[in-house]
Amino acid sequence: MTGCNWGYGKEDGPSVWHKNYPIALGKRQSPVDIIPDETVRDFSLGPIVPDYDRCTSVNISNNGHSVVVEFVDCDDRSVIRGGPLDNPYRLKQFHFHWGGKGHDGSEHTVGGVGYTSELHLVHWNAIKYRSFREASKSSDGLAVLGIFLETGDDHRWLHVITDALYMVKYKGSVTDFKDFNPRCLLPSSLHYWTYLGSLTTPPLYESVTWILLKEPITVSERQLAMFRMLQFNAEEEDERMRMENNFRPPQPLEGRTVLSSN
Ligand SMILES: O[B-]1(O)OCc2ccc(NC(=S)NCc3ccccc3)cc21
Ligand SMILES: [Zn+2]
Repeated sequence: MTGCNWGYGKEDGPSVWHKNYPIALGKRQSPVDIIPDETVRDFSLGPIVPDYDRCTSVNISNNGHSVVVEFVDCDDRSVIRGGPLDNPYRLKQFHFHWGGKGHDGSEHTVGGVGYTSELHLVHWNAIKYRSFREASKSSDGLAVLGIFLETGDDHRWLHVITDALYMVKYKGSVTDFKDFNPRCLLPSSLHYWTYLGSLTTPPLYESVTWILLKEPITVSERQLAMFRMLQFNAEEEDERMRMENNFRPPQPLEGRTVLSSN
């Protein structure tokens, strides 16, 4: 499957992804609705330990689906370990999902309630697999740290990202983005839910150990509005489509259990 034949519109959105990506109807799909009373406390689950202090961010880009910050992942300079993970997973990229003005845009929901946006920090198992691509096709290949965003005051560090968005307005644009440590985007509590799921965008591989932090971070409507000035389309395309509502709705749990840390 070359090129991108999927999106978030009526004709190419989540409800028709299964036509080109049949795994969309699989038993381990993401996101899901997390019902706190139905999660299982697992006392053997240790704390999650993101260790990003020697991370190297490279660039920020618009891939036509989201805005993505990529990191150097040729060694273990920035990893996440602990919690449900058997070994460290390398940080590769982070990106966001968000809604339209006044609408929620998270992918996971909690008790049927969505958040305004959701941040995904994507990591891969470089102990067992030689590349992200190979890991992304393996059941224990990826670990994604999901962080909910709610609206309120300005986030004191998010402006570093929103100030760069005008440089990546159109699909296919990329610009340098050095010295950004995503540690500044973590909430104070690292209490989490975890379950086995998938990418939430095609190719929808069922290779993700999801780790969702219970505590949201706060961003302002003004900061969020900056994300909505991005476009799904490339600069030369006639049809202008504002980048918003780039989220997949919750999928069936299919008997899976969501575990809860302390
Ligand atoms: O579901 B997510 O939005 O959150 C978690 C997550 C991780 C990765 C992606 N997609 C990527 S990296 N695609 C490119 C690619 C995918 C597979 C092989 C090569 C290349 C999307 C999401
Ligand atoms: Zn994502």
